[in-house]
Amino acid sequence: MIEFKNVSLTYPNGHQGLKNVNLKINDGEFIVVVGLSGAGKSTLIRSINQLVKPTEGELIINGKDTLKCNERQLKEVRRNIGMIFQSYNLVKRMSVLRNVLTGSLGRTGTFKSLFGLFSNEDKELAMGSLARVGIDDKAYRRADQLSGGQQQRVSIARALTQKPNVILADEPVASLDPPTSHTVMKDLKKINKEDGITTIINLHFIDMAMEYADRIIGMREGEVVFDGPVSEVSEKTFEEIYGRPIKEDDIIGAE
Ligand SMILES: Nc1ncnc2c1ncn2[C@@H]1O[C@H](COP(=O)(O)OP(=O)(O)OP(=O)(O)O)[C@@H](O)[C@H]1O
Repeated sequence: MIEFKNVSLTYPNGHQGLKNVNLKINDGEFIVVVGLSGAGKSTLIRSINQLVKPTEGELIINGKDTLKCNERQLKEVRRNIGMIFQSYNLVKRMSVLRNVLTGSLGRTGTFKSLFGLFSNEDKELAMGSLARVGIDDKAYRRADQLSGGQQQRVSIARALTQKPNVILADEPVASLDPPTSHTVMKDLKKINKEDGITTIINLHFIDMAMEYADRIIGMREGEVVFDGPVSEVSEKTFEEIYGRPIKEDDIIGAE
């Protein structure tokens, strides 16, 4: 379980990215975080693996307050958390397979990985992960030869190779067209259901959030202003989260 207890985050310039956030995220949940640009969605997601570090409160993961962890303990926490970024963050000149294998770095160690000394088990896991997102036929292509949607699936496969308990996805479909966005969201949902990996995603588009989320967390100006199952969410909920009427641009569109 991940628990935020009175968590606040003040950036060095004094801006408050999170204001007294209290949340309990159970194992295996599929959560979508929504809110206008600048609401604090990325800050919330990135605070879980401390890409940004909250300045107050407790952030408890599996019983341990991670804000009190030393570097070594934090590394261990991060090993169990896969991260997916809007811009994929692949090493462009490396093969797809090699990129995916970097997910097993936590087990292999940097030195061995520099020489490509991954175990057969890790190689099988990497190929299996690529197969799960339907691109094992691209394993030996250079990462930058793939389309955006394929590159995002490589980054999902890389996260899977880490054998995480949690996947954080920070705007994973913001650079993709609507059909590709749906493919990527379906992959993430399938993996969540099959492996029980807790998945927390922030999304801009209302229809995507409604289609894929089990639970929606709404943010405005650093605060959690809505938290509930998707069955309790209506257009009015979004208007309250956004603080304005819904516009056509808030919808990504059908597949
Ligand atoms: N490093 C930083 N230093 C100062 N302020 C920051 C920093 N990073 C983010 N912020 C500010 O914190 C607020 C929340 O940013 P965040 O990126 O979490 O929002 P978001 O909801 O994810 O927005 P978007 O949808 O545009 O990505 C914004 O006002 C942003 O300008």
